[in-house]
Amino acid sequence: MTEAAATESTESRPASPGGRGSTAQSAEERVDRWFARRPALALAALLPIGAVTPLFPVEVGVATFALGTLVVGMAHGAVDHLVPLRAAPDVSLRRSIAAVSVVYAVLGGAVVAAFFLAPVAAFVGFIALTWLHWGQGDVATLSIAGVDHLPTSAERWLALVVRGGLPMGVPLLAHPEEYRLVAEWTVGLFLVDAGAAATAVDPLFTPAVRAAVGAGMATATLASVGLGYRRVRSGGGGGSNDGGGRRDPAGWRRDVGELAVLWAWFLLAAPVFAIGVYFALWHALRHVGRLVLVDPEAASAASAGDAVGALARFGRDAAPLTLGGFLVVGAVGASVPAGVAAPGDLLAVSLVAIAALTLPHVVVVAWLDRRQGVWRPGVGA
Ligand SMILES: CC1=C(/C=C/C(C)=C/C=C/C(C)=C/C=C/C=C(C)/C=C/C=C(C)/C=C/C2=C(C)CCCC2(C)C)C(C)(C)CCC1
Ligand SMILES: [Fe+2]
Repeated sequence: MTEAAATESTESRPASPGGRGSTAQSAEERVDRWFARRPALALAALLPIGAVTPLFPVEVGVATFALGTLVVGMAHGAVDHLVPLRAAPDVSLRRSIAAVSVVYAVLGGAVVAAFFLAPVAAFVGFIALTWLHWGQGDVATLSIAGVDHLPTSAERWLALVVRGGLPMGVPLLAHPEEYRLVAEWTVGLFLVDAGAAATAVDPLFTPAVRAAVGAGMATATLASVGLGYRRVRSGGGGGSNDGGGRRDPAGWRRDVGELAVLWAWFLLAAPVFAIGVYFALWHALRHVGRLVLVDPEAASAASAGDAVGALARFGRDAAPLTLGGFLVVGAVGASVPAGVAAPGDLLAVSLVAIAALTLPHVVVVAWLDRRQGVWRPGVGA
């Protein structure tokens, strides 16, 4: 990795993936290494630990999830109010904060209301939303890294289904008991009668549902890997990413390596632990990297090789509303009918609060995706 770009001017605003300035590219490469590739290696190194977690009590997972949320999870959404300001040239700070606050109030409130009105449907909706959002995050990372094997939006959508399905679908296949426990805890916050939550979530855990999710995930993964292989084998072939020249297979190899790590992680590790670690180490960090790139100051620290400086800048921006996010968790905890008595209830309350934060967060991220042409390869690049 060359250090030469560090000395070049840093006034560019690297808001679009594949930006062609050498400074922007350098920042993108470094950020990808710090926030995506190294954490993926770390997750691979953690596999032996993940493999023994099904032997531990679920409280170990709950503590890990809580820690992951505290350390980086909450912060990754806590600069959403600055995203319009940084990714669009014509948005003022005041408009940026006002628009994002309204989106959070309306959509977050709607999610909490949905849990009160129809807790099972709201829970399933949250799983589906997370599937979409975590897939969306990984596709954005691959897009910003400039991979060559996903040249059409259809291929990117298939990659989204696979990437999001690994944390949401594979644990259902491999560890249904713990998955079910979390579903019961969450739905049980709103259905106070003894046994009501267990009966309500029954249909989600039938062998037919699990088999369909398992078969769907295996097929989608093989299809995505196979199509990517065909792309890099056949060279350009009319793709829009590279003007029809040769395609670099390195991005495809990386994609396959990450898929293998994620499949192994979610097959082996206990679900709450697995998702707690994944959320902090994978999804949230990748998004933090993306936010560093749209902030000119943090991006220039990154292109100078200063990871601590880039993170410090992000941390300063994220601190106030990270606390705001914890207030949302507290407010949900204070309002649920069943009250909060056990560690399981704490996890459940955090999940409902996170669901309320996630819907508006997805809207902000989808807006950023659009600005950066993540779903229209070749247009934003
Ligand atoms: C800006 C703003 C703010 C802030 C915000 C924030 C802070 C955000 C965040 C956001 C976030 C922070 C997001 C997150 C996301 C996450 C997720 C999406 C998760 C999910 C998970 C799940 C879903 C899981 C589940 C499970 C388990 C755990 C186990 C097993 C089973 C199951 C799978 C069920 C406020 C409001 C203050 C104000 C306005 C503006
Ligand atoms: Fe996110």
